[in-house]
This record gives sequence, C-alpha cells and structure tokens, in this order.
Amino acid sequence: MTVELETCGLGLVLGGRPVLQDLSLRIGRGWTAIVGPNGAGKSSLLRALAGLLPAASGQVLCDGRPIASWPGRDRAQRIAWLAQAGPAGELGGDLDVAETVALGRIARRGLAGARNTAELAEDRAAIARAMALTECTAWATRPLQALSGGERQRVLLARVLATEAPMLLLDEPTTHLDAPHQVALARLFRRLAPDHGVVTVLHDLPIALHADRVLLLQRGRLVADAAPTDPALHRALEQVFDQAVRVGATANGAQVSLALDD
Ligand SMILES: Nc1ncnc2c1ncn2[C@@H]1O[C@H](COP(=O)(O)OP(=O)(O)OP(=O)(O)O)[C@@H](O)[C@H]1O
Repeated sequence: MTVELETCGLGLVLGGRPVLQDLSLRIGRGWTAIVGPNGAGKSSLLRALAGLLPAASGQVLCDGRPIASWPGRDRAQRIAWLAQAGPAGELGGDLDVAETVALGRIARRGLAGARNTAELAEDRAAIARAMALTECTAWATRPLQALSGGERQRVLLARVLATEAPMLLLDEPTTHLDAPHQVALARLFRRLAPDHGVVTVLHDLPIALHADRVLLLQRGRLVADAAPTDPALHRALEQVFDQAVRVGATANGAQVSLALDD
C-alpha cells in the first residue's frame, strides 16, 4: 500500500494567529525533510498532515479524500505520527519497552488486537522487526521510564515502525540520538524510502540534506521545495537561517557548516 498526502492552499490558525499560509504540496513515496527556523510551522504542518489539526483554509487530502473523512482505524493503518520528544513523565506510565512498541500494533488493529494466531504471529514479527531496526531488542523488559533520552527515542520510533504504516510522519526523530544512531536512522529512512513516505521534521541540516527532498518553511510559508543538491535550496537555507550556516555542493550532495567566524 502506498499513500499520497496533499495540502491544497492549506492555512492553519492557532491561538488566533496564522501558523501556516496557503501551502500546496504533495507528498508520496520517498524521504522528505521539513526544515526551517523555530516557530516556522514545521510541527504544525506535520500534525495537519496527520489529520490532528483542522485547516482554517484549504484542506489536507489523503489519497484524494479529505483527511478528516477517513475513519480513525483506516487512517492509522496508513499514517503513523511520532510526536516531538517531551519529558519522560508524559510517556506511558509503567509500560516496558516491548509493551510500548506493541502500542503500534493496537494503533493498527484496534483494542481487540489480533483475531487469530496468524495475526498474532504478524504482530510479534512486526514488533520484533521494529525493535531490531532501532536496536532496542535488548531492553525489551525494561520500564520505558528507566531509559535514557536517546534510548527512549529509539523505543518510540520502534512503536511507529511497528504500525507498518506506509506513511511515517516523524517530528524530530533524531532528538537525543548520538551520532552513530543518527546515521543509522538516516540509513533506515533511505532504506524505507522506496516503498514508504517518510516525512521528517529536522533541525539537523546535515542529516536533512540526505533526504530525497527538502521543504524549507519560514513564518508559515513554503520558501523552497527542492532536491538537496539544488544550489537554489542552499542559497535559501543560508538566507532563511540568517547566514548562520553555509551550505555548499559536494560530489555526493551537500555539506553544511556553521558560520562561527566573525
Ligand atoms: N497550541 C498552540 N496555540 C497557539 N500557538 C501555537 C500553538 N502551537 C504552536 N503555536 C505557534 O505556532 C507557530 C508554529 O509552531 P510549530 O510548533 O509548528 O513550529 P516549528 O517550526 O515546529 O518550531 P520548532 O522548530 O521550534 O519546533 C509558533 O509561533 C508557535 O508559537
């Protein structure tokens, strides 16, 4: 199954203020990175794509139908959403790691869960696969609350992967991850990209520039939608980030450096 999300002239208003304005784009298969300054509207766009925020104007379509018209279970089987990492205390009470990952299967099947032994085997295999992909198998019986920030982030990613949804909307998935696990995650997104939509909000530009496509938001507007190799994107990034970064083309794509010198 593949899923296509589309925003048509999307506008969002939060707390009486416009947060997104007149945003039109289509997202299907491939890895799309959403970047931009704090408050640009990245998380709000992701939540709107997930059907979690109502449009003030325009609309969000999932496979051509308004996102709000999809029954919850059908939508959950198509789209999985990872929230921005919050304090540990906000997360599921006393659940252990395997139970937390298994919540991804409840999102897919509903509370009744597997209806027969074949579905139960599917659930177990999906949970094991997701935990292996994020390298958290060894912690299966540890309480989620007892993990470090980076370990917890990997478990929450595993929960999203366990849904086996074809469209993954991930808000700052690299938060708390060390460099090797950031790289592992970028490789995973590349591996998933041929038959999934993987949409990641990222502050980490070096990682974002390994996506297939980069969306640059500024003050609620889309200012660039381009391949990471596009020099116009590099110029737009330097401008939007107020010359605090320098972006240049390399043989393999693009390179980002921080402009620390005066
Ligand atoms: N519930 C809310 N009520 C009022 N304003 C909100 C609400 N949520 C977000 N905003 C505002 O909407 C704007 C966009 O927020 P959003 O979280 O989408 O930005 P972002 O690009 O993801 O930022 P960051 O990089 O800091 O995570 C911000 O100005 C924010 O203050």
